[in-house]
Amino acid sequence: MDKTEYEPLNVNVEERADAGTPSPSPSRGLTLSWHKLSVWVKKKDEEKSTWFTKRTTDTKILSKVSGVAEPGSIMAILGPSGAGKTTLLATVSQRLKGNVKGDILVNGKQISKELMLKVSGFVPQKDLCIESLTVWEHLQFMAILKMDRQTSKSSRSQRILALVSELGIVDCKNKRISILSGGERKRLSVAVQLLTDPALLFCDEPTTGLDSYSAMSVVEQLRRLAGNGKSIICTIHQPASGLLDMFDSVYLLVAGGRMALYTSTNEALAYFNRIGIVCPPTYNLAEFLVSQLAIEDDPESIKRVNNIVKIYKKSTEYEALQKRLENEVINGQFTILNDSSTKMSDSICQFLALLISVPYVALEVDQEGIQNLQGFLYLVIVETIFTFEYSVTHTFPAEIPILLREVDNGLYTPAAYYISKMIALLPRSLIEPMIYTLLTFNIPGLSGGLLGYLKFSIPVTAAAITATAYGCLISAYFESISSASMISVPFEQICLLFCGIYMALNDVPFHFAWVKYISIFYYGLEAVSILQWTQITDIPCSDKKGAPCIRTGEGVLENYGYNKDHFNLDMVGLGLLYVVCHSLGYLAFWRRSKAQAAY
Ligand SMILES: Nc1ncnc2c1ncn2[C@@H]1O[C@H](COP(=O)(O)OP(=O)(O)OP(=O)(O)O)[C@@H](O)[C@H]1O
Repeated sequence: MDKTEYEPLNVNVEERADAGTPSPSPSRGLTLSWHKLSVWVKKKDEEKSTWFTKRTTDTKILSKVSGVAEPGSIMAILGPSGAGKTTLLATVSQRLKGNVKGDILVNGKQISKELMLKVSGFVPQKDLCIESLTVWEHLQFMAILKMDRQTSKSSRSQRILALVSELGIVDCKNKRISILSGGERKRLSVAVQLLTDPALLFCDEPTTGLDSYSAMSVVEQLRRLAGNGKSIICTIHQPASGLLDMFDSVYLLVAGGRMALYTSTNEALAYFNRIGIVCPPTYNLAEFLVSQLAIEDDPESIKRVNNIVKIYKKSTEYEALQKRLENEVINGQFTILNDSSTKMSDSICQFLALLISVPYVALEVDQEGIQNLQGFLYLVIVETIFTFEYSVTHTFPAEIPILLREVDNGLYTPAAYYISKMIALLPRSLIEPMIYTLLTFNIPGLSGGLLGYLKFSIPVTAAAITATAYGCLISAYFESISSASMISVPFEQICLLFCGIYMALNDVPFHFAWVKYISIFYYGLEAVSILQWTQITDIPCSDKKGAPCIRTGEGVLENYGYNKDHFNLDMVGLGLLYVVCHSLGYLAFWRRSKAQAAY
């Protein structure tokens, strides 16, 4: 095609500043799938444009195309000139500037353009480089730009040496680029893209302009790379005889960016025989296919191509592709399902607030009421902690296998995942307790007014946030919820025992005195108790003769073994537990991400 009259496709990945790309890691498979992709570009409308005004119209160049590129395989996109091969390659690799509709998924999940750039390499049809540099200098220069800044000079050189050897251009390493042959240049372009060891490799016409021997040997190298677990997609223009056989699958496009076939290479011939298009034995299959898919000026060829597209849509090959795509989407849905379970626990939280508050409506603080108020405060804290802890422990184990697979695939690091999980949990742990406290503070009529409510929500929120950290620790450490409960339930019972409600803290034997310091329940309960009881200065004594009488809220606090000046220390205690739980949780997760094979 003549691209000069259009906005250029933005496929020159050489130019991006990619210094933050992780250093080479063994790339394990990533499955790339695209679902009903359509692409429109703006084309200059010559008739409506004038000398100083440019009018454009939207032109569709890909029409609802789908496909899957599997790890360890190499796919050839074939089709007549202008069918949309380069556009498809640029679209699925997220390097196209244009209006794109449809989904591009990696391991069943949508990924951002930034991530796609990190996990993939794009070998453009014409690579731009400084011709006066030697191969070695060019690779060194690109390595500085593309590889992680932490990578030492010797590691970069080792990587380059391994690549030039792998791609068979070790003898050219001191040659100037200007004197390289077409095949050697192509391999150099591939080497540049492989510096960061991407799991997905897109090659735009890697064989164009090469003689058949060089074309074969370039594809042979690509095949070898696919053998290491990469998913490779190439557009191919006029493949030489036998070249197509080196690809695992063929993807045929026809004018208008429509799909004509996607199947394994060795089944393509049988498919066309089946639909009545028989390739003569002496013909080059690829050339024959392209000739059958090309639209000439005659209506016959238009009818033939439209027919091929129509037949494919009804074929078992198309049905198999749809099934394969559905599976990809299902695999990627685990985390979405977990989001819905989080929403459910949100409403449970509000329901619990009502449930525990209603029996305490118009709570009176007299001698009998002391136990009622303290019991209520205990319920508020315990329910908050359990709700937030279990909302995390129940969702994490389901996510972990997929997360580990993606971490293993290099989509993100364990630290990036863990930190984003921590951040993602925060909004809910901040907003939910505020609503929860609104109900639990107002229904029984706790003291303090608006300011009191705001203050009361601080320890409740802090306890909720710490409980999610504790939940993360438990679920990162244990592989199943049942084994997590075997340890967490007794541990929590012990923590509850020393929170001050079952046993006055002043009476706790010396050797158990430390337990309260690892108890979220203790810090939370002491903090809310301080807020409530320090406001109560006069508690009427009972009329019953000989009944004990505690006259002030401070007296109540002393009775339970709480210290009225410890509010800030309780907050610090919760903060420390948050940090410790997340640090241990991250360590456990990191250990699992190293030890457990994701595939
Ligand atoms: N940026 C653009 N603006 C307008 N039209 C475009 C643009 N890019 C591609 N096209 C049009 O989309 C169609 C597909 O182009 P594409 O380059 O993807 O085809 P191709 O199959 O790779 O062709 P070839 O084998 O000749 O390189 C062509 O008709 C082309 O004119």
